[in-house]
Amino acid sequence: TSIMAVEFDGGVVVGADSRTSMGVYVSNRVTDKLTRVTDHIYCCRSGSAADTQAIADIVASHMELLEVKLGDPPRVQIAANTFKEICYNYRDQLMAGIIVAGWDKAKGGQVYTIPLGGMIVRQPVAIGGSGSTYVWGHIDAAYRPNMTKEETVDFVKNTLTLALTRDGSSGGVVRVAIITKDGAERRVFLHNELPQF
Ligand SMILES: C#CCCCC(=O)N[C@@H](Cc1ccccc1)C(=O)N[C@@H](CC(C)C)B(O)O
Repeated sequence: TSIMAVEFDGGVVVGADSRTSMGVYVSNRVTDKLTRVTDHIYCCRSGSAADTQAIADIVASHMELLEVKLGDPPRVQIAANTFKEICYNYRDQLMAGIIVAGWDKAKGGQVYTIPLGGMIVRQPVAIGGSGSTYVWGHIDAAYRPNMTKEETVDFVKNTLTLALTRDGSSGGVVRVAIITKDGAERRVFLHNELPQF
């Protein structure tokens, strides 16, 4: 897997490749690793498909109940902390590297990364999954703060293309979602539409 999330003024852009593998066999070449938590909060999943699906289901249900109780959509930090509670407390039983990202009216666009082991930290840009190891230097060189929405989409698409090209556990299409106060806008870049560096 190759996953990424970037904050910009007004929201976040999340992105992922679409490969699920079982050894060298590609069991799903069109996986959707960008999973809805609320209308304004998504998570990027890496590691065990089963573990991360189960965790995301639990957190999404938890946020739905919280919105009923509070009468307001939950903040991104609350959703991210809920992911962390599960990932940390069951750290010996799970294989889940999750990036939580979204928009709320308190702090705007936010990205929280929760790597294996269950630590949590907010970062303006986060990458994860096996493919991310190949693009840390690219992130350091190419990331600029205060990018526009479209510049951020291009940054995510280009970075994930580099990662999925080099990583055998990543591939397929690049899915992105742009989350702002207006909700989530999904885009998909098919393999033949990706840049050839
Ligand atoms: C058997 C089996 C694995 C079932 C499918 C399965 O979870 N594949 C995993 C790799 C993996 C993980 C742990 C044990 C084995 C195999 C996978 O493709 N993970 C991708 C993300 C998920 C959300 C699709 B990515 O991290 O590469």
